[in-house]
Amino acid sequence: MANPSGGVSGKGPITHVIFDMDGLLLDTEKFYTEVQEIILARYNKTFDWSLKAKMMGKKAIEAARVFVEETGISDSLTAEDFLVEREEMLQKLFPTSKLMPGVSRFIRHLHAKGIPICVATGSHRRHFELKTQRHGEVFSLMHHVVLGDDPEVKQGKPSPEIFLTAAKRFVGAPVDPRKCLVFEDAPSGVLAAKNAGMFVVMVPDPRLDKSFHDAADQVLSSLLDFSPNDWGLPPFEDAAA
Ligand SMILES: O=P(O)(O)OC[C@H](O)CO
Ligand SMILES: [Mg+2]
Repeated sequence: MANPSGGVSGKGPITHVIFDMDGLLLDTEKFYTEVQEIILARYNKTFDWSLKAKMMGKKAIEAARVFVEETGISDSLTAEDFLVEREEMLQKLFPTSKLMPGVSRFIRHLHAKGIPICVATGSHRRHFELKTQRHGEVFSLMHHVVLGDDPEVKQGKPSPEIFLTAAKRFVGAPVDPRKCLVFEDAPSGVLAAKNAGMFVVMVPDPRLDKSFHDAADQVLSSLLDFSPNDWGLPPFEDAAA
């Protein structure tokens, strides 16, 4: 519930914002789904959202292990070979990535108001470059980006490591985790933020089981529905606010 003094249920106010990337800033989750459906079809199996929920947000090799083990194909395809096999398809798709609704307006707003913002993504450097090549302007407003292959990030989400590393790299760190707001689409990412002691707004794909919403502090259908005032952040000044 929104609290006019800043924060949902009296929590906040928030001073720093951390964004997930895939499925939150960029519409890239659909590419992973498409490629994984193609690979599984070869084994006469179908890719569903319960498996998707276990993979999304994780580092590539961690998600790959889930994929081959949960589908029972690990005797025929190793996690490493799965990554090699999907790579060619992903490399063609990633440069076509689009921003999710409301991203450009929200990032520009926070940056203009001087709220420190950053990205914490399970994606590794090479994929990050492909996905963001058409979105340099928006991503240049981030104070920093923490990637899945960062040497300080040993374990992927739901480990809190990536968000704690992200918070540590803001100017004036350490930042109190209770003043950090994370935006996430994935169950593993929501848990990682909570494990880091941060607040988390979940913007899930509507196909994700609703039980995964429970761990989040707020759930939105779209970033367009976000009200900065709920968290003690500066309100939008344009007419769409
Ligand atoms: O959702 P992200 O940005 O942490 O990315 C994780 C994987 O690359 C895709 O699920
Ligand atoms: Mg994500």
